[in-house]
Amino acid sequence: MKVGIVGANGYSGVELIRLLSQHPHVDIDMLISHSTSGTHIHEIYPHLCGICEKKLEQADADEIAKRVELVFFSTPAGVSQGLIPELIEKGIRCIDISGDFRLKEAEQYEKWYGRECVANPDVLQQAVYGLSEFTREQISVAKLIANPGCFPTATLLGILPAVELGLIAPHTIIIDGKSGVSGAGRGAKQANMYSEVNESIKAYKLGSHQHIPEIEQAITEVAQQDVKVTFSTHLVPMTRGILCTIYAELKASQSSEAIIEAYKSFYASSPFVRIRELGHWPTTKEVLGSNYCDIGLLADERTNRLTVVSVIDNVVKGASGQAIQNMNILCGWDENTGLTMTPVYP
Ligand SMILES: NC(=O)C1=CN([C@@H]2O[C@H](COP(=O)(O)OP(=O)(O)OC[C@H]3O[C@@H](n4cnc5c(N)ncnc54)[C@H](OP(=O)(O)O)[C@@H]3O)[C@@H](O)[C@H]2O)C=CC1
Ligand SMILES: CC(=O)N[C@@H](CCC(=O)OP(=O)(O)O)C(=O)O
Repeated sequence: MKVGIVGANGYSGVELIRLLSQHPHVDIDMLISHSTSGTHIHEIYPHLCGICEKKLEQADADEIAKRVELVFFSTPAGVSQGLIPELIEKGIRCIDISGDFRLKEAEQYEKWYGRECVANPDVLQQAVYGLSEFTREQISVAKLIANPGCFPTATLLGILPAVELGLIAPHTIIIDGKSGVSGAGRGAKQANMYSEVNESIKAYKLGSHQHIPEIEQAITEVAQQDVKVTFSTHLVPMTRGILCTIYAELKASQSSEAIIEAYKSFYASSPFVRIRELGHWPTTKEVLGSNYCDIGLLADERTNRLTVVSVIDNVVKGASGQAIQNMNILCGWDENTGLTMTPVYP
């Protein structure tokens, strides 16, 4: 199948190229960039020499529709809303890694992303939220997949089983999230300079992070009640990785061992979610460069709270890897096709 990537020269775009170059059923036919069209991708990223040396092109819906069957969008918020409805109309399937189609209510997007929602309302409703492990059936017939954000992926994989199994009180959920700097993209920003980030850790976007409504929307749907969460994000001096520690009150006293067994059964058919034994807390290094989400659990009988630690590589499972997993589900291929890489260690 021929695919295209819009936003190919950003971090999640270039990660799509790395992963898709190994995919047995896919040819990358078009790489699209806003500011670097005309340049070859390996001139910007020499690590792609001999792997992908395509010329970056300008976005043109007619040309895209002529050449490819599926398009990945790895563009900043506000870009895909304009182009995707036209592509869907032309029968091209789209997987959007940005936040443009994740929130079902346009007002929520406008409030949290601070920009106008110009997405066609019908297309917005058609978009399937692509949290692979939870929405496989809808993904398999989707025209448009809204890939989840990086923090929501780690958070929801960590806490949704406890919500669905009725183990916790959803309104008590608190999430402490930590991300490496690549989560902010390749664009130069003073706050992300080496001298600002190195040997320091800082909280940011407290109470205003754009992933808050996304996490609440997904938990609300599973809990079937309106849920609000406390979600705090921190920037840590590493390149890749997200670690979310999630706390919630248990509805009834449970042993850690019982909860670990319940999570193992829950994810028995999910090749990318690995549940740790008690006391073996996952680290970001243990999922680096892979599509895994590793989860550790503790039911604290003293406080009657559940603690969940969930780690992912933000650029793989949090973006491009999950997008490919969703493409595999959509195309009826094995979910792990092209994604079986072992984490890079050390
Ligand atoms: N990095 C991460 O870990 C994750 C990122 N995301 C989301 O994925 C998206 C991409 O992120 P990331 O790769 O980090 O970002 P980058 O800033 O690294 O890359 C963004 C890309 O978008 C392109 N672009 C910008 N404006 C336009 C435009 N008007 N039309 C076409 N292309 C445009 C840029 O190309 P050019 O230079 O030519 O303008 C660049 O290739 C964002 O929405 C981000 O929030 C989601 C999950 C995780
Ligand atoms: C470290 C860092 O800045 N991370 C970004 C993650 C952005 C992201 O995943 O973008 P979406 O808005 O598309 O979900 C943040 O916290 O905003």
